[in-house]
Amino acid sequence: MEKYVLSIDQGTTSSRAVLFNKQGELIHSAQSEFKQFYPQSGWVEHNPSEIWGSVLSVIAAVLTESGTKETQIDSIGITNQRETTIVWNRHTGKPIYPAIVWQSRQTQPIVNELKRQNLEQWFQDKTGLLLDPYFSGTKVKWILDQVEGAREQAENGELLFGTVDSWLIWNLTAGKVHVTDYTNASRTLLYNIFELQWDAEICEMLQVPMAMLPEVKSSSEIYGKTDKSTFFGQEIPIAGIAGDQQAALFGQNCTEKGMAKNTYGTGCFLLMNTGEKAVKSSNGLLTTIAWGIDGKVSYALEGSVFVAGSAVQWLRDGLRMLKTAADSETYAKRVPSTDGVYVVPAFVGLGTPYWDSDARGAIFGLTRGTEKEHFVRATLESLAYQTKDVLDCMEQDSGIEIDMLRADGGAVSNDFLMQFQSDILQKNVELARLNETTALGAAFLAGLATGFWNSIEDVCNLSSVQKEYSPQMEKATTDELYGGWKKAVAATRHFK
Ligand SMILES: Nc1ncnc2c1ncn2[C@@H]1O[C@H](COP(=O)(O)OP(=O)(O)O)[C@@H](O)[C@H]1O
Ligand SMILES: O=P(O)(O)OC[C@H](O)CO
Repeated sequence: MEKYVLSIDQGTTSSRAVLFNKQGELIHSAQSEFKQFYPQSGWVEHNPSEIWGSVLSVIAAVLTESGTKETQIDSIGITNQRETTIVWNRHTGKPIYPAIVWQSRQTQPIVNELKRQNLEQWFQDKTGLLLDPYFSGTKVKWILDQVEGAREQAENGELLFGTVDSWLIWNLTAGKVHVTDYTNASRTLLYNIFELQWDAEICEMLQVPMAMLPEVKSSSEIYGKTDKSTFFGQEIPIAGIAGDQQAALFGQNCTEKGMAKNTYGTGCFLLMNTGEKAVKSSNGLLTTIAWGIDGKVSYALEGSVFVAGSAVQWLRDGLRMLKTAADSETYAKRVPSTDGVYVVPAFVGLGTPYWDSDARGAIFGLTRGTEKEHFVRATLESLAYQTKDVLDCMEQDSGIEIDMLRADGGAVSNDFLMQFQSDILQKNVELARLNETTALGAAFLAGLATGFWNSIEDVCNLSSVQKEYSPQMEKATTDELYGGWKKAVAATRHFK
């Protein structure tokens, strides 16, 4: 019977299970959304038990719907929303607080205090990250500070911390395995990405007992097997882990230095492989671990755009200008330009390279002639401009010219957006055959560990390009358009 790798893609709004065959083809996938909790302004939380339940349900669905038997699964790869923080009791397996999601801002006061002590450079030199509530470290501290008795329990070794990969593996193995991988560790603000170990000084500074931390493993090895008591009824190796953006980088075959991908989802995450060298940024990019395979760690530079596809959702659900996200393409193509309109979707501040959490969205250049079409087009263009902001910094920091950008994520089906992206960057933009590159990356990592696939070269050969966009606009025109965007961003940041 044909064997498959099962990929679990645990994202911010939904969990998916995807089956891949030896040719890297998608056999079947199942998806389940779960509840978002917003207990206070700027806070975002999930129920860890609901996350686990949603993962079990999509695994069951993908097997049943495709008629696949558990014995046909070679291995499991896990990829996950990163930074999201869960603390649970090692004896009962019960979380002591909801999962604090990466987007959540409740640790801003802790971050402000660290900044006041001028510790930003100190943290960056160890972790490659900036001081921002985005990362896990201050979230763990917050839970231990806020939940009664938690710090004492943590000091007694009763509590465990994990990102979502750790939480899922703990549950899949019925509490036997507490691990994470380099990529997830590199997003915690507790891990020294240069020394490749948890940083004792940082843990002391944030009062996080090191006994809570998972063991950090490579991104491709057998960490443990599913426990028979879970519904699998048998022991399947869990053999790959990577944070979702790193998994997409791997699934897009960006395995060589200088290769870059951008994922256009709720936000945009642009990552460039910088090889064995960790490049420090002076432009607000993050230095992070791309993956660790066979004892070799590769690094990446990353830029995050907080609002991308969610700006299209805003047009659809907030302003009711669109029936579907895909309609945005039809409207944008009806006009030859935005007629000078710029939308800066700084709804939750601005990420790379500005890191301005106080900025809020703005619209410029309205005239009596402005129509819905211009407005929709300007919103889509903002995704491309924000990507250029990040990519320019990346080239500057790394000294590497990116010759082509690989794109994936929900919004790449928008033909207008992809063409405009290529125009604004004056670079080719390439769409992979399969848009499920995140799940594919995790599957590759798992299958490489078990011998389902033999080498990185082998998995690279399984990919092909679906579509390529090349610049159609004159550089002088795009320079002028981008100049207008820069002015719009500056004005937005001025208005506070
Ligand atoms: N045709 C389209 N044009 C523009 N945006 C789109 C289109 N289709 C989907 N999107 C946007 O892409 C996002 C969904 O992409 P997805 O990769 O599933 O995101 P995530 O993994 O962050 O949930 C939504 O924000 C949606 O508005
Ligand atoms: O779940 P996604 O796809 O929105 O990705 C979230 C990122 O991992 C956050 O860093």
